[in-house]
Amino acid sequence: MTFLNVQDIHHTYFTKSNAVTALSNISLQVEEGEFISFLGPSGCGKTTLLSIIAGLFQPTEGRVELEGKQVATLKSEIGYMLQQDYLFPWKTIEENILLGLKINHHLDEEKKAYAKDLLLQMGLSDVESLYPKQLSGGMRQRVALVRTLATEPKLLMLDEPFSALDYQTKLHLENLVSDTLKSFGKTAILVTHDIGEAIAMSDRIYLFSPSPGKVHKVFEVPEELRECSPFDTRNHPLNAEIFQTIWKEMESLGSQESHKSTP
Ligand SMILES: Nc1ncnc2c1ncn2[C@@H]1O[C@H](COP(=O)(O)OP(=O)(O)OP(=O)(O)O)[C@@H](O)[C@H]1O
Repeated sequence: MTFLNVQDIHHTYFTKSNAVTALSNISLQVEEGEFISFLGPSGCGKTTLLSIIAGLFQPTEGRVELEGKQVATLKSEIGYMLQQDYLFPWKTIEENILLGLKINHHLDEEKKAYAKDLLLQMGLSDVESLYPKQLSGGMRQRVALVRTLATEPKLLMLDEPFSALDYQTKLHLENLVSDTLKSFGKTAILVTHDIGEAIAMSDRIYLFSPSPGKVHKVFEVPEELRECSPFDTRNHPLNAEIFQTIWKEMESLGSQESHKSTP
């Protein structure tokens, strides 16, 4: 059985004045332990698809199954890492990382030890009693990931998690997060605008195009790129190939628009 099966998704947002078709005819399959990325320009439906896969709302058409069950019934199996860390400023780092377990009534000594061990694996020692404002942005994002991993989700959603960080911290965290998730055998979906980031972290990249959002092309990332530095992944020929594919698509959409406006 496929771990994650996304079947024939179409989605239209209906507002008072109009209808926007955000996604058309999306099907994809992900096996357990795979890391995939959704890449593409603004407005091509990446976040909409991520939200549908997470079961946050139902698509107009199609279905999403995680291990054969509809995701809408499995929200607690899904973890998030977002652009903002959403740590509670009035809680210590320890209280923050244990919060998800507490809410789910799963907090026991074993889980607590697991969460604290995750902090060490993320290179964060002696921070339990500190408050979020005492940490750097990169450290806070690592704490946010620990909080997510502590609940042991089956599927992780990473929606532009590094876009607010400085360049060096971003490169460091891309490596750390993808190595950690691989070592835990976690299945993850990353939404990003950054081609280098998608290559550095993914097994497979789904390139989206807009109006309506659809999968334009799928790129397999060669295994050897996993061992490369973030600099090498950004200079690999695959980076140029993806960039040129996006560029051609943008040009062709631009020329379609100008034909439409020609009388
Ligand atoms: N709640 C909503 N109501 C109406 N239209 C929406 C809504 N959310 C998104 N859209 C529209 O759906 C389309 C896809 O949006 P979406 O946010 O999924 O794209 P995206 O690729 O994630 O963009 P970005 O990279 O800028 O986050 C866009 O045309 C957007 O304007």
